[in-house]
Amino acid sequence: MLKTFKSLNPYLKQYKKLFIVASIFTIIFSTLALVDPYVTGVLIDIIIEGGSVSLVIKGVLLITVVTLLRTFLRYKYFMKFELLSQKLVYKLRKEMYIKLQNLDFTFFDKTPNGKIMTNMTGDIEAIRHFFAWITHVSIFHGFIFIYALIVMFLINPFLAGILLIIIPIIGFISLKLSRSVKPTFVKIREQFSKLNSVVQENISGNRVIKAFASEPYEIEKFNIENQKFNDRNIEAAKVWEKYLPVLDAFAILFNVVVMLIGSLLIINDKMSIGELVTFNRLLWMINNPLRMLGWMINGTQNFIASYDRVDELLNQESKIKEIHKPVNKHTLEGYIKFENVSFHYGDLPVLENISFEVKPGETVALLGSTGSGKSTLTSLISRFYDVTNGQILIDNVPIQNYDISMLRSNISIAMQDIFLFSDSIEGNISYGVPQADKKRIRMAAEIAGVNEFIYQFDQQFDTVVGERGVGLSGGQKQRIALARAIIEDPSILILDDTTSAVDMETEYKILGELKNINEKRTTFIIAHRISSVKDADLILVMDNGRIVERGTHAELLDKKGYYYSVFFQQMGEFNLEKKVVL
Ligand SMILES: Nc1ncnc2c1ncn2[C@@H]1O[C@H](COP(=O)(O)OP(=O)(O)OP(=O)(O)O)[C@@H](O)[C@H]1O
Repeated sequence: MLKTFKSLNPYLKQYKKLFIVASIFTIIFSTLALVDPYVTGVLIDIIIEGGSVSLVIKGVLLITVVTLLRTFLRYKYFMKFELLSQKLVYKLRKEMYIKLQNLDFTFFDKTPNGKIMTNMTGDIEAIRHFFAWITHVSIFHGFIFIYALIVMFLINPFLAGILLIIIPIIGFISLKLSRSVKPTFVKIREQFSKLNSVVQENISGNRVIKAFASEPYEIEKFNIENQKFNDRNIEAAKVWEKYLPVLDAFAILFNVVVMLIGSLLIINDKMSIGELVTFNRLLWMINNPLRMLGWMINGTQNFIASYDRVDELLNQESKIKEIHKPVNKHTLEGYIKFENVSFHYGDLPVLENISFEVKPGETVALLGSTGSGKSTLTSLISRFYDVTNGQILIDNVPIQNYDISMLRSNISIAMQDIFLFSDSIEGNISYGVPQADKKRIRMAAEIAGVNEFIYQFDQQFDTVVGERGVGLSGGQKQRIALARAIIEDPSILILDDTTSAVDMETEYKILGELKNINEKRTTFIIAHRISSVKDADLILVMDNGRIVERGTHAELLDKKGYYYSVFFQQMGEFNLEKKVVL
């Protein structure tokens, strides 16, 4: 608990005043709870003894004023705790979101979306619940319990002493309840995270599911997780239900004991009727906190566990570190050198001993079998991952020495896995350069071949594309992704399988346009088609993480190796595409 508050302190400290004021209001509210039972008892004794109307009126007036004051205080402290909780979770959510923006690919590779979503929703809600409810409920019940005990002892130590024997029993049952229910809550949370992941995957993959007609399988998969979630909740409810009737029985036992012993004390003149009434009215102030103990402990444990998960996310460190005083040269020339670069994804070796260099304005093409490491190689240039061995230099400076944001803003990538935002086509193209004017957007669109299809949409550039680009063909999405990459006017352009889904004629045009604008730009083209790579200054043929052939188109044909065989395999396709000339 202390550890949790210590680590929460940076977020909480600015709300200390709010917390203290809200707590003071709660304590006053709790203190005033004594007035009604105490004054009622005193009034009853006054009435029994013949009474004084003026005293009765004063007493009733006092109870009324205190009740009104308590209503006001309750409103105030409720609002203050609510405000505190909302401010705190707003801040935490913001920090988590910023952290997510700064985490590297490795984190997202290994963390399921469902887990992150549960952190951002369920865990945040548990933290809010703690500060909005558990705090003031605990303060209130803590204080009324102690007050009630003190007043009871002052009125009649004998009867209070007897109650003191029952109190630990109820406290023990309540604690046992919280201990038994805790693992069930942990299971509920874990299961909720799994359920979230299944739903998320289902929604993202709805097209694949429909294509494979695997709805029944998906429903079954969901049902299993949903059933488990249901079972976990019922398990938790069963634990509550096992203990709650026992707690209620003890509450009644309190009444029985007070009535029985209280009556005997009155008969023996050891207690007044008014005192018994006060005792009776104070019983809930003893009973309720004990009943609520399990709920309060649970909410607190839930809060601690949730905050630990949030804290774990907030403490995640990106493996991609920036050096103390990074080089912050605004524009890079684009002279790239790989020196004996090797890279492993965890234990999986993916690139071995890669060395090559490319001068500004040159184009390097990467060709090779699936999984040979082409995308990985280019992702190292932007430091999405750091090399395991060797080094990469840009303009003769190791890339680790650059300011990461400057480095990445000099590199544009049209990724193989295209992601379009739910925004207009124009918004998607200008994503990296929001200040780009229409002329610049149109120019990028023209080069990327977007203009060839844009006019088929009524809204043209204002056409809003659905999530992930729903409503567009694969080739159309690729062209928007390409326009998004070139509009940035980067020093280094990486095209990862960017034209694989466009027809060969369009590809030919796009590559021609790119050649015109890429004179000063270092370009990487990853492709499977010879037509996409043949004009490159350097072609690297990759296999199993190694460069197995390198050279220009003509040099590689002369070698009569892998490139040569791919070339002849694809010749058939080219012949079908009459307009494309090799
Ligand atoms: N995030 C990742 N975590 C672990 N392994 C990965 C990851 N991404 C890729 N790999 C593995 O690294 C190897 C190289 O993958 P990469 O995507 O670089 O190949 P590629 O040559 O671009 O393939 P393709 O032509 O199919 O796009 C593959 O074995 C792949 O399974």
